[in-house]
Amino acid sequence: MRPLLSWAGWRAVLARTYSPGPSAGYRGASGAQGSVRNPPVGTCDLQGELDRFGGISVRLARLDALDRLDAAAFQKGLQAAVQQWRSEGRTAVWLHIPILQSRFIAPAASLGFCFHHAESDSSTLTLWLGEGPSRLPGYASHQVGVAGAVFDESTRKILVVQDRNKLKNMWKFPGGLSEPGEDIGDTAVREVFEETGIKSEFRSLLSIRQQHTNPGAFGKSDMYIICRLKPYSFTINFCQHECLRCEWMDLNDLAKTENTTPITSRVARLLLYGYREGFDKIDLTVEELPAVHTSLFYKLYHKELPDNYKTMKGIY
Ligand SMILES: [Mg+2]
Repeated sequence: MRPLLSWAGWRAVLARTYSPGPSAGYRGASGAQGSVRNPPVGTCDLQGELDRFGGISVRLARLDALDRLDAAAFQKGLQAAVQQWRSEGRTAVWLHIPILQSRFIAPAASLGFCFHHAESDSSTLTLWLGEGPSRLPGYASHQVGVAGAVFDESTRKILVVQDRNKLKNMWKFPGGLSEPGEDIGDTAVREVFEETGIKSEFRSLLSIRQQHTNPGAFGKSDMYIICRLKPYSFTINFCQHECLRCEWMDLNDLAKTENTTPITSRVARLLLYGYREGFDKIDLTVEELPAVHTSLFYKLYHKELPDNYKTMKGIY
């Protein structure tokens, strides 16, 4: 099929769009956009955004005219654009390619672009244009798993499961992988409910394990966090797909049994210590604080801080 945009047209549009002058269709880091007015018939309205590090982001999803552009024409256009960005002193190019335009990945790769990351419906490629080795940040380095140590203080029982798909059946706390945008405590409560049918609420964070080259982490590192939860339902209805067994076990028995993983054993002993000496000895509690540079909030976990230290009133 004939490309919608000829090489000459493509080149003209690139030159116009990426020229840094105020009249060019250039979108600055502040979000201000000098958009191209009335693009000539047969050209696409190509927009790049400049970030605060001097890099350019190009989102192919916004370029309707690319629908009928072939890979070879795209490669030529991209090559010319890269040359221009280099001459303008840009530090990097971020190329966002929707999955249905994946035919543009190979041409970009042949110009030196590499994958930065991919999500379900798009991939992002980068090309470092600055001096020396690339200073672009990598993508996610860890997956995050969260388990709930659901402890009933009135009976001294703790909720434990055995995984179904394991070669060796050992007692452990129910848990699973955190979903994007999910608070740690919410993951623990959700996973406990999905795997055991027990309803609970978040109390504190007890431990963090970091493990590299975990076989289930798609080549990433694994961060495994165990939370202390308080149950408010007690009838077990466990997930047959994931669990082989599920029961309320005396905390002393879990702390002493050999049929468990080292991390479960250690946290059972930590809980026993907290149960006897006070949970303030082991708990990292959570508080929400405002971020300085955005209007967002975040969760901060640490050992309980006395109020007078929080306010610094009367502290010298
Ligand atoms: Mg699980």
